[in-house]
Amino acid sequence: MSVTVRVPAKVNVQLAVGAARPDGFHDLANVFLAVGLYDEITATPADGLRITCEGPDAAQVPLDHTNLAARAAQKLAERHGRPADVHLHITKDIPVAGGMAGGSADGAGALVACDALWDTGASRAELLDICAELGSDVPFSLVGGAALGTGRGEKLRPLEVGGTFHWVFAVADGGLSTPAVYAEFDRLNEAVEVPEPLASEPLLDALAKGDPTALAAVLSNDLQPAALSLRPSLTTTLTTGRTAGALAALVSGSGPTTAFLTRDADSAANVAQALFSSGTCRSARVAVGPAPGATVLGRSLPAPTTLEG
Ligand SMILES: C[C@@](CO)(OP(=O)(O)O)[C@H](O)COP(=O)(O)OP(=O)(O)OC[C@H]1O[C@@H](n2ccc(N)nc2=O)[C@H](O)[C@@H]1O
Ligand SMILES: Nc1ncnc2c1ncn2[C@@H]1O[C@H](COP(=O)(O)OP(=O)(O)O)[C@@H](O)[C@H]1O
Repeated sequence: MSVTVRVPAKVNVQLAVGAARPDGFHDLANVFLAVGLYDEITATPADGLRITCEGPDAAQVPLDHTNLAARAAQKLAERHGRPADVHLHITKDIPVAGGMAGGSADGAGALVACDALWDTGASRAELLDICAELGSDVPFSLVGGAALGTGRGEKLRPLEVGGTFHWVFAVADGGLSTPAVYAEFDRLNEAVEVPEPLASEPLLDALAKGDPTALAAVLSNDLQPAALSLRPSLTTTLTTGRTAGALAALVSGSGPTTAFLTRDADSAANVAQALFSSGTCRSARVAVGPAPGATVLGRSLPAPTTLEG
């Protein structure tokens, strides 16, 4: 049998970052919105643990035990006292190291796929617990929709969303390292008293109403100055999308993907076309949010064996 799970990317519609904590992490008010760009993870029984990956960015994905999908399978197997005998195949459509939580998506997807394949019967709480051990963004990849993440982003409160938001994502050449962007945030804020991160009420209100114009007015990302400092060329991409009619433009999480909120599907198509033809990005993808979290798409049985008499 094999199990296939689909998991969405995310954009941070608000990313408020506090001062560095003693453990090196930063407290956040992280308003996640899942968007319809997906990775798929297929789990099939195997001897030992094996990872394969296909997709335009597959060459940048580690296929060893550091892959978040491999770590997820290992953790679930250990907790349930069984070997992690599984082949995990990742069909990758989420940009790698792009600030859209692609690795986190694969971690959450592998967990759900292995739980189903092995009939582990793990509770939602146990799965969320393992997700938080894997990384700050992984719990959100499991639940999807929209949520406020506090702590380092792993403590989630689901949020109401009153409509569909139309986005364009400009995928940049090469990635940005998340720890490097947080370190640049610390450097830029060395001489500043960083305030406690708090979710913006007008922003939660705009999400709940499904109002793109109101949301566009309050989108914010405290990591954006750090991402632009490390990759100044992103400023041109942001300006290109705004000029083409986006309601607002910002860096997605730690970047370097840039995100453009638009009025509707037609405007999104125009902005995507303008971004692509400008040559200021590698590709421009249209996606709507919110999107559902990790979802089992299907189970398939092995081909029937022929019995010969
Ligand atoms: C910035 C965000 C915004 O959603 O995502 P990306 O845009 O990279 O996808 C997240 O905070 C990234 O979450 P994630 O990628 O899961 O990070 P983790 O694996 O937990 O941590 C990687 C490193 O990022 C830094 N880190 C992460 C989360 C946090 N609240 N404070 C931090 O300082 C630490 O340096 C940590 O060692
Ligand atoms: N399954 C995976 N897919 C992508 N990257 C992974 C995966 N597992 C581990 N990684 C590592 O995580 C890093 C961050 O990747 P990713 O999660 O795509 O970006 P971001 O943290 O910006 O959202 C990559 O550079 C890669 O080395």
